[in-house]
Amino acid sequence: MTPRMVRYDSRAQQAQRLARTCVAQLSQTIEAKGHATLAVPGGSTPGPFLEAMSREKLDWSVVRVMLTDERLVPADHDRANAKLLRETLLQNEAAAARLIQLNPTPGLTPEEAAAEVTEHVLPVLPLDVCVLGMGADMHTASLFPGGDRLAEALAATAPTVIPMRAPGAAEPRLTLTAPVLQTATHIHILIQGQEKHDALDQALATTSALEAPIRAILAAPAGATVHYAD
Ligand SMILES: O=C(O)[C@H](O)[C@@H](O)[C@H](O)[C@H](O)COP(=O)(O)O
Repeated sequence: MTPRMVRYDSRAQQAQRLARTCVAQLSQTIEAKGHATLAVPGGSTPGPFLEAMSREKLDWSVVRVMLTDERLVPADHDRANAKLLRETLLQNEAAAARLIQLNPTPGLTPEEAAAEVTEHVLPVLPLDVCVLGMGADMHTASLFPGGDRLAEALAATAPTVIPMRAPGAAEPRLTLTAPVLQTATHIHILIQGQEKHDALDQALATTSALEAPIRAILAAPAGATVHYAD
């Protein structure tokens, strides 16, 4: 399960080189299939990477972009990952990409929201390029240790999108589940700082994905590449 690890000299180099890697993989996919599906994380780490992606030349008009997970807040809320995407990736060259909405109709319950969003996601699966973050608690996407539906989300029988409530999450979430993430053709884990490097080591030394949900990604058939900068 030991993942490939790429260590960068700086966070700027990490953002630029991972963007180029993902764009090359998307370009190969478009050549083969005529379109490509990209999943990216939210949070505080990926901004520079997403901005670097936005400046890369690609036939973005046939790229379907979605988040790996979303907080159940209004789409224009400061904590909404969709807001991050609009301000970083969905501009410049990449403005032509099609956003697959993970923000549900306001007023739905998390369960109703998951059902609605699943209809948006299903037609563009499988993922071709999937970039994930990781928390210091070893969560990825919104697959949190202690999440109320984590076991279900990790199972081979998991639905495509599931609501998640967890002690480590400030609000209810929607998240792609393990089978969706694991079957991506190209999987990248984007982490920065010693605390997350230590958390990755801890996940590798752990046996349970319930304790360390990132293990579900590290065990993916295609394998995952960790992109690390201090
Ligand atoms: O909604 C989110 O926050 C992300 O999708 C989440 O999975 C993120 O990748 C990790 O929580 C790491 O977050 P940071 O990059 O902020 O450390």
